[in-house]
Amino acid sequence: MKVVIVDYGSQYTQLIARVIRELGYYSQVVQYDEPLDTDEVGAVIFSGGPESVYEENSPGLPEWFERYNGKVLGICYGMQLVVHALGGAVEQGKTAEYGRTELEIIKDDDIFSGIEKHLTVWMSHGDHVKKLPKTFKTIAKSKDGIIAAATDEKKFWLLQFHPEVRHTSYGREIIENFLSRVCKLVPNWSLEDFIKQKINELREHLSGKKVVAALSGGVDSSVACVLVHRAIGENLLNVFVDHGLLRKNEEEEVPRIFRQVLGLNLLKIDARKVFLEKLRGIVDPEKKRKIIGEQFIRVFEKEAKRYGATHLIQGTIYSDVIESAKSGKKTAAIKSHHNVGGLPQRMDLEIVEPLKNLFKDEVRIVGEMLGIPRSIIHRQPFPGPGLGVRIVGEITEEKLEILKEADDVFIQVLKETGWYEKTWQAFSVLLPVRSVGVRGDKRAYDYVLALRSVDSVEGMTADWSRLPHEILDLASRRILNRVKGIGRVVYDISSKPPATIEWE
Ligand SMILES: Nc1ncnc2c1ncn2[C@@H]1O[C@H](COP(=O)(O)OP(=O)(O)OP(=O)(O)O)[C@@H](O)[C@H]1O
Ligand SMILES: O=c1[nH]c(=O)c2[nH+]cn([C@@H]3O[C@H](COP(=O)(O)O)[C@@H](O)[C@H]3O)c2[nH]1
Ligand SMILES: NC(=O)CC[C@H](N)C(=O)O
Ligand SMILES: [Mg+2]
Repeated sequence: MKVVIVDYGSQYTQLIARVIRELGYYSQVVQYDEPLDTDEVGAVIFSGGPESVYEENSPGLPEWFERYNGKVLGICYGMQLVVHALGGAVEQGKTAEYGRTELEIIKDDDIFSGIEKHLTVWMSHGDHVKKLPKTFKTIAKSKDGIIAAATDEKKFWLLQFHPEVRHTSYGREIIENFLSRVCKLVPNWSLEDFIKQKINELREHLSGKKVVAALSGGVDSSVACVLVHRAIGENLLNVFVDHGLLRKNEEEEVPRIFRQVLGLNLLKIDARKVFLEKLRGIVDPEKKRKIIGEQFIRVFEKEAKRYGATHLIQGTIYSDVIESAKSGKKTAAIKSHHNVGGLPQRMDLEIVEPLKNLFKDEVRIVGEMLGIPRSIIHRQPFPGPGLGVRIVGEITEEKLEILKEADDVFIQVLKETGWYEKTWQAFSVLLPVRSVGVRGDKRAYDYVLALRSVDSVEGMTADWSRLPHEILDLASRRILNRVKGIGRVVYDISSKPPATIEWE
């Protein structure tokens, strides 16, 4: 029996799938208007979504729903949809709930089995349930008094919060309770199955062909390359692009680490000039991302032609896909990740993305299973567009120099104090804002630098790291004393949602 997740366009649909994978159940994501054979379905989950149920033409119940006799977990939009369809009322709230919210369980239920009465959950909604359908009871409320969970104790279990995100405490337990206690399913799936299946698929698809791989030295592309290497052996050329938007010294370190640690060869292409030329004068973040995406492909096409390759391996993972709105029909575009939403229309290469449906931490586990050393697997993520999306607004060579230096100081401070390993991702952002200062009795007028450090598991939700004041103080003083061009340092204390990790 499988678990079916009906996608209403949530940013977190695949996170639901992944929690279910982790719990050892097989799951399938379907669009809300896709047909489905309901025979093998043991549980159904309705995802959240960006629309409002009371609006005309908002997505409704699936056509097959009448034929399905099992139980349903409705999350956020999924909850609101069920309430609306069964005669309850949903309205826009005066205030929204985004990020951390306190919850109180007010009635015992199987889905809350083994869970404390007061817990922290993550919300991401502006609408809420005003009135439940007749046969439903409220089983949990948020601190603001909003109905946070309800059930009819027969078919529907509804949650206004997101149990699938890591920042919700007991989220996994809630989903597990739903699958095992409410739906009575038994687990039988693993990531080892995934590796075996992928290597076979890659072999079938690529054997006898020449292939280039886009290798950044980051976690995802390293794992993707090793996986493909396992599948097809020698006919693989790894290409690393220096686009001029890399961190300080990275253009030397990546090839060195890769050859030394993995023993894999890698071709470094110096494309600094074209990237920076194409980006000159561009301010809009989406335009920047698309230019970067296109230039990457042009470099790979050129190298593929030289090598005689027809396919390009990318280390795309699910968060890249979802934020670029390339997954479900109703998914909103948040930002075009260079390797997905930023790809050009016309391309000579067929793209192969073996990790496309996995999340960062699953990719790390696959990497460990493949025997890749920790020093690569546990590197912090670094976005393909690099410092290009960390200089807010126009990119200039002067700003690149300033940001490289400042970021290097911040990262060194974290490393020296043991905080680098404790944070999921830490970096600096150069703002297009200048501010007045006084240095040695002289007036100064320099840029503002934002430090960002977040705690996360897979980058889909994140909270700002509670760095001790002394660490922030040390970083700020060192940057202000050492980096010319920075006149003020601030710390970003926004969670995702409603912010994102990168600023652009
Ligand atoms: N400088 C680069 N040279 C070649 N390919 C790159 C470069 N930067 C990114 N890519 C390609 O784009 C993909 C997406 O980049 P992304 O940063 O998400 O992944 P990653 O670098 O492999 O891992 P990490 O998220 O840990 O940095 C990479 O997997 C890789 O295929
Ligand atoms: O390869 C990439 N190409 C991109 O265009 C891109 N944009 C964001 N990121 C990384 O994705 C994670 C989530 O970031 P956001 O919250 O900013 O979307 C974080 O780890 C970001 O660094 C990117 N990676
Ligand atoms: N995350 C969601 O499912 C949001 C549902 C709806 N769009 C709201 O804002 O309430
Ligand atoms: Mg990267």
